[in-house]
Amino acid sequence: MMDDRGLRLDDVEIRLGERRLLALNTRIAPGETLSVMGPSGSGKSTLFALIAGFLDPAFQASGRVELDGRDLTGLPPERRRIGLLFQDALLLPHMSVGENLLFALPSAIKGRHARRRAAETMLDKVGLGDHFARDPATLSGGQAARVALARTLLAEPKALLLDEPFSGLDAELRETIRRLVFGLVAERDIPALLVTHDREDAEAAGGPMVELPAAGEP
Ligand SMILES: Nc1ncnc2c1ncn2[C@@H]1O[C@H](COP(=O)(O)OP(=O)(O)OP(=O)(O)O)[C@@H](O)[C@H]1O
Repeated sequence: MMDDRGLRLDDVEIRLGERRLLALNTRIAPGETLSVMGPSGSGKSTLFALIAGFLDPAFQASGRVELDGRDLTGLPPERRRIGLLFQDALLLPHMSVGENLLFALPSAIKGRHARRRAAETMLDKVGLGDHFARDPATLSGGQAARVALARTLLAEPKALLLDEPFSGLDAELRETIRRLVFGLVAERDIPALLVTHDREDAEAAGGPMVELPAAGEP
């Protein structure tokens, strides 16, 4: 039997009153990144919200979103096992880097030492092995992006949604962080969806690409 792993968007359509915002029918295989490109207002963030489970009730959605064969419709965001990464690292400022990670660690991992080890191992993976005690306010943009990635992956998501996660970074750093993110998507063998304005980001993702029409176009 063909395995049903991956993220499936089955005749997904999002409308805003009379206007059809977007329609998608696709499957993202494990380890693959689908890039969704489109101008501002074309519905990228809305698609993201639909998949993650926080679509604004102003929109009407139809179709089916499935992750590893599980229908996500009706599941609250915290039960969808979807990891999110944004342009802003959104680290909690009153905690150390390590505490930010511990906060995201599943409660199934028990014991202070085991939890600390899990967080340190993940920090190591993103190249920040010795930064557990750092104050997030002192991190560079690239370091903050690495911590955000570590925090997202610690929750062991079964799919990743990437909302312009590279756009605040300068060219060289952008390249490094892209390589890190797409490398880990492949290593974890989970599907990812990247929404971006940037063709180079989409090309770096190495997967299929979808372009959304500008808002108001048919
Ligand atoms: N809560 C809302 N109620 C009504 N319309 C909305 C709401 N949120 C967004 N919209 C409209 O829906 C459309 C899609 O918005 P969305 O934010 O998904 O676009 P986007 O492609 O992510 O844009 P950007 O790249 O600027 O973030 C836009 O025309 C926007 O004005």
